[in-house]
Amino acid sequence: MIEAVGLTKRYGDKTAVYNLSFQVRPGAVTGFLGPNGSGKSTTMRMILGLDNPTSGSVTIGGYPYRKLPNAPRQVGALLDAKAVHGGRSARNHLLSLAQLSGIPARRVDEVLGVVGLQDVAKKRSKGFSLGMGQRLGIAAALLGDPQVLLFDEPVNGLDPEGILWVRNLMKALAAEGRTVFVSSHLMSEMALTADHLIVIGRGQLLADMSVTEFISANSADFARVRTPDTEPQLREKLAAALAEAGGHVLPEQDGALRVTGLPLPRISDLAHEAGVRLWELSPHQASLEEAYMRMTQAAVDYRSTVDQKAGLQQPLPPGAQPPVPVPGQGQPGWYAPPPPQQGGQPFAVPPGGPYGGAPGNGQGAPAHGYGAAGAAPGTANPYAQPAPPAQPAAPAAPAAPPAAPVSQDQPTLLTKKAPAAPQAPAAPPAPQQAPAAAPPAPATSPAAATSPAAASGAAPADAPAAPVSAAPTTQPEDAR
Ligand SMILES: Nc1ncnc2c1ncn2[C@@H]1O[C@H](COP(=O)(O)OP(=O)(O)OP(=O)(O)O)[C@@H](O)[C@H]1O
Repeated sequence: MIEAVGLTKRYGDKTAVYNLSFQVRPGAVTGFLGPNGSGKSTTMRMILGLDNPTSGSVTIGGYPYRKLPNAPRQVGALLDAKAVHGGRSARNHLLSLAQLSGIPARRVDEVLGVVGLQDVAKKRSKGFSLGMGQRLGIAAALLGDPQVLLFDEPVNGLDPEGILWVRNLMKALAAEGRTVFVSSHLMSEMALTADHLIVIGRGQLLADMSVTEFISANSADFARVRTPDTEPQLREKLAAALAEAGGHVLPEQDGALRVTGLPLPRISDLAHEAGVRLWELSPHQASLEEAYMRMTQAAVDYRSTVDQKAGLQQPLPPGAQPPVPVPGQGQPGWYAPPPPQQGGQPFAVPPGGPYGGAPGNGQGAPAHGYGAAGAAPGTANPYAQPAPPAQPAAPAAPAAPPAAPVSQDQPTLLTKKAPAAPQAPAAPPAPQQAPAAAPPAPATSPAAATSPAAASGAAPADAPAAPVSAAPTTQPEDAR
């Protein structure tokens, strides 16, 4: 098990990781998610003893990495697949790592086979493609047949077959009872691979829960309903009827309506009562990507200035007003709606438009921003902003520049530059937290056949042992 307690890392003025506490348990694939620059690699480097925490601690099986007996046989990692001596062949690269850790040469050939590089084992790695380099890095991580594995973006550059292979490999390793901690920006892949998620934003914990819990805590399912394209007045009529019945309605890009707050049979009945024919009425389940986007919108540091909403924003029908942006939540309707338990009005629209809105609810911002689901009632979420008074339609508020936490007493408040928005109150982080789960019992799986127990021979226990694939990249503290 990996356990971080109050882990903080500062590089000069920059706080890369702030007060992170989490556990990564054996027998599961734990996804490590966060926007660019949120501190994932820094956290992994601290886990692996490549960076020292400014404060707090992180242990593997109860030991800091550098004090772990025979670390390369207990922990394998892929941090930077390019960290390879390009003049060496794949086999020689692995052989040199194996020799440093007392791993027999036959294990090198085994892992070359596992990652599918056996045919190019004698080729110099500098000629390798991105995907081949990734496979070599994964081979290095597997070399010591470790119980704990860390992978930073393992599918980077892999073709679809390679991605599927990595997915199955991670699952098989976890099924053998190993601890598998993997970062990725590919949400669709994470949804298929991970059992549990740890999500960070600007170095702070945003969520620690199962994939299913995360999706339901951060987005709500909705219905898509489409009326005949040839009769736009029917859509207006239906939208008004749905809004009057308490539904929240937004136009979709293809002219359909996105409806939350009403079950499908009720939508059907309302359409029938209004005399509106339907071409489509379908349930839509929120994806991990939608839930992730919703949760991390305010924690994104780097955005393109060019058409950043392209493909995400929904064009409005003629005459309709755009929804009111919600500070801390962005432009309503970009992504999946927030979950009902957040008290959100998923698609805030100006009073009276575009489809009238549900009576009496004001159609304003949610009671509080995203990210607080699962937190105790009344617990402030530093990533949320108080809802502003209803505003006229205006462009979405730009993201604020990154702000680093300055002290333990003053955790960073993530804010967006919304002219009329009041400042969020200072409050400690309130990450979403799932109850601790008992680690599943290790199971024997076919993959075990490719990962025989490590042979004899140990690396010096007192050496600050770097993880096998990360060894060449080990750099002095703060040298990056
Ligand atoms: N050695 C260093 N010196 C100064 N700043 C650093 C150093 N290493 C990381 N940082 C900063 O710390 C922050 C977190 O970086 P990190 O690489 O951990 O993020 P990340 O989540 O892995 O990002 P990505 O998804 O883009 O890989 C960034 O702002 C980065 O610039």
